[in-house]
Amino acid sequence: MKEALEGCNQFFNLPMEEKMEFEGKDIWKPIRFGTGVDVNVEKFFYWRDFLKAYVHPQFNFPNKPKGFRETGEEYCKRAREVITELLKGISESLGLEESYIEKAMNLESGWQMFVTNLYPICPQPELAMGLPSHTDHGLLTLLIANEIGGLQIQRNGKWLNVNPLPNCLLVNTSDHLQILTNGRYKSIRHRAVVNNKATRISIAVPFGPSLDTVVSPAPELIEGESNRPAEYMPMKYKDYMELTLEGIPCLDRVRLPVA
Ligand SMILES: O=C(O)CCC(=O)C(=O)O
Ligand SMILES: [Fe+2]
Repeated sequence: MKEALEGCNQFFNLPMEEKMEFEGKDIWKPIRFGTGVDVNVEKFFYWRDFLKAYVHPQFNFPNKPKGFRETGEEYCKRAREVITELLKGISESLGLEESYIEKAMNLESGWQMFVTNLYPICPQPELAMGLPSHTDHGLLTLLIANEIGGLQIQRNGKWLNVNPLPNCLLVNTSDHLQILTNGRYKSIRHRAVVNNKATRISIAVPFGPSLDTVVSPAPELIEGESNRPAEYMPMKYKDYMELTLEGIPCLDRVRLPVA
C-alpha cells in the first residue's frame, strides 16, 4: 500500500508536460490524467488532480515513473482478490451460494479501474471541494490514502468525517451492489474535502461486473419469502458507466417506481 501511494506521489511529481501526455476528455481513454484545480463549478472549485487507468480485463498503466507500472499491477491484482473474497461473504450474507456474485457479474472479466487523486494544500479550503458528492458505480471500491483526512460519508443526511487509520483499507459499497441486491446493500454517498495543512493522496480501486453484463436485481432476492418487487430495471454495465462518467447520477434513473 505504501509503495502504491509513493508511486502515485512520484507520478504527480512528474513535470506537467509529461503528465499532460495522458490528458484527455474521452471517458474510454484507457489512461487519463486530469487537473481540476482551475475548474469553476458553481461556487466551488474542484481542488484535485487525478490519474485514472483501466486495469482489468486489460491492464493499462503509465510506464513512468520507473517501477510504477509493476507496483500498480501488483496492487490491482491484490485489490481484485480482496474484493472477490468480500463478495463471497456478501453472497453468503444474502443466503446465496458463495460464488453467486462472482458468476452472475462475470468477475473473471470484471471491469476494474485504478484512480489516484491528489488534493494539494488549499489556501481557502472553505471555498473549494476535492471531489464532489457521488456514489461509485461498480460493486465495491477499495480506498486507501496517505494519513491525511478528507473523506466524508453521508449518513442520515449528515456528512461524517472518516478518520484516516494507517495501513487500513476502506471498502465502499457501490451502485451495482445496490442494484444486484435489490437495495439490501446501499451504495454509500461520499465526497472528499480539502485542507490548508497537508497534501492528500488517495487511491480508489473500483471493481464491478464485466462491461457487457446486464445487471438487474438477483431473481432470488425478489421472489419467495421476501416477496419484494424488483426496485431497479436491468441495464448493461457499459451503458450505466457511460451515463455515470458523463456526470449523470443514474441510480435514480434505473430505479423503478414502487407500486
Ligand atoms: O479521495 C477520496 O478519499 C475519495 C476518492 C473517491 O471517492 C473516488 O475516486 O471515487
Ligand atoms: Fe468515490
